[in-house]
Amino acid sequence: MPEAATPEVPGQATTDAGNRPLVVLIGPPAAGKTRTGKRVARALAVPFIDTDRVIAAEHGPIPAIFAERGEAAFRALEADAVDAALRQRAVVALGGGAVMTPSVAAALRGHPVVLLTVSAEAAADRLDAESRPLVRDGIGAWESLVAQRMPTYTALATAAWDTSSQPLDRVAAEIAEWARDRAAAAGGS
Ligand SMILES: Nc1ncnc2c1ncn2[C@@H]1O[C@H](COP(=O)(O)OP(=O)(O)OP(=O)(O)O)[C@@H](O)[C@H]1O
Ligand SMILES: O=C(O)C1=C[C@@H](O)[C@@H](O)[C@H](O)C1
Ligand SMILES: [Mg+2]
Repeated sequence: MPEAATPEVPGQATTDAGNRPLVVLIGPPAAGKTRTGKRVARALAVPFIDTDRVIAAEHGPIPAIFAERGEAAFRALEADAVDAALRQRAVVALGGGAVMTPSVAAALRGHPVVLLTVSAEAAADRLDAESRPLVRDGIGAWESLVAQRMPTYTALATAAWDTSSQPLDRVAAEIAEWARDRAAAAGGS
């Protein structure tokens, strides 16, 4: 898929073409976006931005935002965090449900979007209900969320990796190599 061109508006500063993510990770809760993303960023020597962590740092713990302000308020904060992250030369990990916000899905167009998947069996071993309010009821809730979201995840993804049985370090190394090849093919460094 071709990169989206940066529009040039006469008389206005144009966006630096380098100010965009090298990789944007999407996928279900517990797929490994945060852990893998950190390693990919380290391998590419760029900052790592996790939109869940940005929101928590600015507004407090995510479960409390859901409980006190509701999901719609969380999604609005998340859309703002994604918008800011997509202007950085970084590896960016999105929250599991971010892509279901239409403005977020639209903003991802033209970016190198990597989908991480995980089987229900592997996810069940990884789920930490306290920190994931939408999957508090366990793997059944996770499975129905993922079934609803998978068409959106796959439609937005430029590439995908399954993390169910591949070690974190190998998944991260492969994604970093993919990002390097992609940047080289596009004439970047
Ligand atoms: N390839 C892997 N193999 C084994 N365990 C993994 C792998 N990737 C991630 N994990 C483990 O799965 C758990 C969830 O990982 P992580 O928090 O990165 O998921 P996430 O996709 O960011 O989830 P969320 O959407 O809730 O933020 C962690 O305990 C992590 O160590
Ligand atoms: O799947 C989801 O909708 C969520 C996943 C997490 O990453 C957080 O963004 C939040 O708990 C919501
Ligand atoms: Mg995460």
